[in-house]
Amino acid sequence: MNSIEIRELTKEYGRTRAVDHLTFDVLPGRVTGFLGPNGAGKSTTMRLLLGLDRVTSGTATIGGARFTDFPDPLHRVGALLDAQAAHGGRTARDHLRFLAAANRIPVRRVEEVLEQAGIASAAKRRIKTFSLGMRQRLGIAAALLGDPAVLLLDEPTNGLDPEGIIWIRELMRGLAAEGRTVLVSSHLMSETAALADHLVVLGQGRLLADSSMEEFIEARSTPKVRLRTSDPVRLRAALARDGFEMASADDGRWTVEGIRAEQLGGMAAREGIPVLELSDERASLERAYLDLTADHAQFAATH
Ligand SMILES: Nc1ncnc2c1ncn2[C@@H]1O[C@H](COP(=O)(O)OP(=O)(O)OP(=O)(O)O)[C@@H](O)[C@H]1O
Repeated sequence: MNSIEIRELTKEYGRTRAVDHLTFDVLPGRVTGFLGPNGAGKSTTMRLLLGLDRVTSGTATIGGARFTDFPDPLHRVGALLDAQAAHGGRTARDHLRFLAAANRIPVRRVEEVLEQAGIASAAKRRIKTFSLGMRQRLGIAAALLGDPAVLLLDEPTNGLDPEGIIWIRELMRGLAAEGRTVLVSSHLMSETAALADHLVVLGQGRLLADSSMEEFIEARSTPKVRLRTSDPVRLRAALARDGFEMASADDGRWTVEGIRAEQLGGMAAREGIPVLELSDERASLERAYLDLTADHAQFAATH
């Protein structure tokens, strides 16, 4: 009932197709990373979900209904889209009180979310004096105000220091563990890998991947082992019989592509060849993501 359903969603701005027949679901109880290079259509998808922009075709719904049809939207969905949007002349507390009053949210929630976002001590300061990281925290406090079951966070780690990034990771995991639906956009694979359970990857408005983080890593890492042996001649010959090639690495070790440590270790044991060190190597996730999105980024850059 709190899933996000995107169906054949398309958005055109003049001749630019920002979102192109996009279909995917975001399920509760886990953190879904929404990835894609700049301009891939992540923010547009979130804006369409929140009814801030009109769809060209297709639908974007939450639990089967459109955001704009909810009588109490902030109780259902909390969003962080543009952390700069808050009125700079107000204090953080007043900003949240104003939001609470406008949405019939009990005022005690203001103190709770100030605390939760780690900005209680800055509650009386004017927002214009806030650093980017503090504005992000205030934006997150505002998103949490209505205790919503669904959270949409667009690049929430922007401007946060390493401590802030760890904080937001824990926060999102906690919210997902409570059974909420959490969609977090980022253009950084490394950051997303550390916080998401599931991935939706966009390139040029289209869906490139929709899978668990585990499957994404598994599907995109070519097996490769690195090893040390006291008998490279016999090992090379044994591997060659099975169609594998042993290549020398610059640190005196050897690498073999297309095989896993378990398989190679078993084979060497059967042949009685001493293996002194043996480990699996994986393609970096960052590399896999860049390869996946590269064509789309290039295409976007030339249009
Ligand atoms: N209001 C608008 N008017 C015209 N074009 C727009 C508008 N909003 C977005 N676009 C275009 O739509 C495409 C998708 O942009 P969008 O901001 O959704 O991407 P994004 O994946 O969120 O990227 P970023 O990481 O840079 O925020 C881009 O080509 C962008 O220039």
